[in-house]
Amino acid sequence: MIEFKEVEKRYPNGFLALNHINLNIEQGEFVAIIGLSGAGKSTLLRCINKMHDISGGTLRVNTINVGQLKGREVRNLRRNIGMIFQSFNLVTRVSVLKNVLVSIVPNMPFWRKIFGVFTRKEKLQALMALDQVGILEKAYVRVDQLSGGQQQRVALARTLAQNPKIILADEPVASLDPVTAKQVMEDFKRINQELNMTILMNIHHVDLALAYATRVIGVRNGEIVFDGKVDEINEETLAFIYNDTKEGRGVNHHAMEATIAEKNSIA
Ligand SMILES: Nc1ncnc2c1ncn2[C@@H]1O[C@H](COP(=O)(O)OP(=O)(O)OP(=O)(O)O)[C@@H](O)[C@H]1O
Repeated sequence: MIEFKEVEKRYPNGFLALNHINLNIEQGEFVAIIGLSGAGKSTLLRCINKMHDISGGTLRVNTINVGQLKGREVRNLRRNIGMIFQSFNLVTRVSVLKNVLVSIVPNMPFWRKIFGVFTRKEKLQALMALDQVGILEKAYVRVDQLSGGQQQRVALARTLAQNPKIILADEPVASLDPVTAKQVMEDFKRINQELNMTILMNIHHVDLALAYATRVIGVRNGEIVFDGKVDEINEETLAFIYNDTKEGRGVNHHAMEATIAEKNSIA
């Protein structure tokens, strides 16, 4: 379980990016985090694996108080929490398999990395992860010869091979075309359902969020302004989440209607 209690994140320059965050996420949930650019979505996600330190409140992951972790404890936490980025973060000049293998062996000695010495068990584990996201046949292909969607699948396989309990995904489909984005969302859904993996995903495509997640958290100006099931989302709730009142921006009703229509066509 991920538990935020009155969490606050103030950046060193004094900017308060998260305020009064109270949240409980159970194992196996698929949560989409939505909100305007700059609302605090990435900050919220990155506090969970301590890429950012919180400045107030308490954040626990499976009862472990994340704020108190140091050094090796942080590395252990991160082994249980996979992270997927918009930009894939792969080593593009080596094979798909090697990218996955390197994530399997924690703290691998330098010489093993250089010479690529892996056991049969490690290779099998990596190949199984590739199979789970449907790109087993690309195992020996160099990453830079793959499409964006395939690269994101490799990133997902690399994360899966770590055997995490939680996956944090920061805009994982933002740079993919609509068809490929849906395929990658299908992968996330399958992994969520088959492995009971908790998935927390920042996503700008509200239509995809509503089609694949089960719960939606709306963030506005560093605060949670909506937290509910996907079917509780309607035009009004979306308008509320995306209405940046502090800057006096109005709601684009046309865009909202288009989003709802698109959601209905996917569902
Ligand atoms: N290192 C930093 N120092 C100061 N302010 C920061 C820092 N990182 C982010 N911020 C500010 O915190 C706020 C939230 O940023 P964050 O990246 O979490 O937003 P976001 O909702 O993920 O946006 P996007 O959808 O564009 O990625 C923004 O106003 C941003 O400018």
